[in-house]
Amino acid sequence: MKVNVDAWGSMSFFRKLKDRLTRSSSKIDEGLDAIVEDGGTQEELAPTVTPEDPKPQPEPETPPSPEPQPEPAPTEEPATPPPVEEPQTPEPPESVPPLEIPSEPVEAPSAPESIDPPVVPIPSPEPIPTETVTVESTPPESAEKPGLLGRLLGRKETKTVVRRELDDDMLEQLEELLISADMGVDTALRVTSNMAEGRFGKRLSTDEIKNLLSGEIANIMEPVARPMPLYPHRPQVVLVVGVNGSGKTTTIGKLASQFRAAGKKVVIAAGDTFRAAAVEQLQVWGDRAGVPVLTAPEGSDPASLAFDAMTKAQQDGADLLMIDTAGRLQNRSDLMEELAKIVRVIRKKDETAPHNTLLVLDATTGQNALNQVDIFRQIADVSGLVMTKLDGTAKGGVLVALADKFGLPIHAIGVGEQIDDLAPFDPEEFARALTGAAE
Ligand SMILES: Nc1nc2c(ncn2[C@@H]2O[C@H](COP(=O)(O)OP(=O)(O)OP(=O)(O)O)[C@@H](O)[C@H]2O)c(=O)[nH]1
Repeated sequence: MKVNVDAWGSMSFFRKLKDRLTRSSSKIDEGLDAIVEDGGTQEELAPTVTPEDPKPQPEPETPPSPEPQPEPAPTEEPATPPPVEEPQTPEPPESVPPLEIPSEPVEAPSAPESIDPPVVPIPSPEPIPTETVTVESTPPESAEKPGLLGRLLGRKETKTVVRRELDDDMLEQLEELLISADMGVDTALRVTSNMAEGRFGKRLSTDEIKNLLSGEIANIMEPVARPMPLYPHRPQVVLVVGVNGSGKTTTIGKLASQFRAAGKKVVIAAGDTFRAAAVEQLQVWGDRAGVPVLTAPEGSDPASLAFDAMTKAQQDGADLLMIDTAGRLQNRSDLMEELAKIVRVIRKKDETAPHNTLLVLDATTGQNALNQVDIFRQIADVSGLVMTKLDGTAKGGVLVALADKFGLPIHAIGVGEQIDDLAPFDPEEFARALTGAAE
C-alpha cells in the first residue's frame, strides 16, 4: 500500500556526511584523546610479525596487557587476498543494512542505501559481553608502521596504544564530553552508562571507546531512522513546519527535486505569504527542482493559498503537495491558529490530509531544537523530523538527544546547501561520523 521512492540521492552521500560532520566528530575525537591520555598509560600491543617473517608467530614474548589481543592490527597486508575490506569487519553476517526498516507504515526511501555496493561494512561496535572482542577490531591509532627496511628484514614491530582504565572519573569525563557535543544530560548519561556496563575496570583505548560509543548511539537512533512514508493516495499532502531559517524552503526544494527525479509529480505551495523573500526563495528552489510553486500576494491568507494549491494538485493529478508554512514562533497562538486553519481548509478537499507534517530543525541550534519539537508538537501534529545543517556544526549530538527524548521518526538530514545535500538518515553511519569511529 505504501510506495517506495528511490529518490533519496546518491550513495557517496554518507562519505560526504563523514567529511562534513568533522566538527562534531573532531570535538569528540580530541576530547576522547585527552580523556584517555589523562590517566592512561601506553601499552604494547602484541608485536606483529611483518610479512617476510616465515613463522606465523604464536604468542609474543612481551606480555601485552591485561587483555590479550587476538588479532594484531590490520596494518600492512602484503598479499592481495580479498578484494575489499573484509578485514575490518569481524562478522559480516549481522551487519545487514539497518536502513531496511521493514516494519510498518513507512516504506523506506532509504532503500537505495543498500544499492550502494560498498554496503557499509559495519565495524560491529555492538557491546558484545566480552569487551575485549569488540574492542580489538579497531586499528590501534598509535600503531607505528613498520619501515621498509623493517619489513624487508622481517623485523618484529612493537606497537603501542594508550589505554585507560574505565572508572568513575573517566565515566564522568566521557559524560561531560558528550554533553558538550550537545547530546543533553540524560542521553549522555544513558549512552555512557550503557557503554560502561560490564566494562568497569577494563582498560580501553580511544578507538575502542569510539566504537563502543558509536554502537550505543546507533542503538538509540535505529528505531527513529524512518524515511518519509509515501502513499499511493493523491495528492499526498506534506505540511512543512519549523521556525524561520531552520531550512524549510531548502528542504522542500531538495525533497521536491528528489521526488521528481523518482517520477513523482510534485506541487509546492508557498504558504509563508507574509514574507516576500521567503516566497521568492521557494520559487528559486521550485525552478531548480523543476516543480511548480503556487504563490499568493504578500499578506494574503495562507489557508486560502493552501486551498487553491489543493485544487490545483488534485486537478493536475499531482502525487505530492508540499506546503511551506510560516515559522514565527514569537506569536505562538497566531501561528497555531494559522496552521490549524490551513489544516481545516485542506480537509475540506481531503479529510485525510495532511498526510505528513514534517518539522524542520536546524542542528546548529543545539539543545534549542528540543524546545522547538516540544512547541511544534503542541501546535501541529508533527509526524516526522528533518534535521538540517548537520554539516559544519559541532552540535550534531542533539540528534541523539532528540531521538532519545521524543522517538519521532527522523526522515532525512541535510548536510549542505546544494539540491542533493539531503539524504535518508542512517543511524550507523551517523553514529560513526559523530564519534569519529572507524569504518
Ligand atoms: N549548511 C547548510 N545550510 C543549509 C542547510 N539547509 C538550509 N541551509 C541554509 O539555511 C538558510 C535558511 O534556509 P531556508 O531554507 O531559507 O530556511 P527557512 O526555514 O525556509 O527560512 P525562512 O525562509 O526564513 O522561513 C539558507 O541560507 C540555506 O541555504 C543545510 O543542510 N546545510
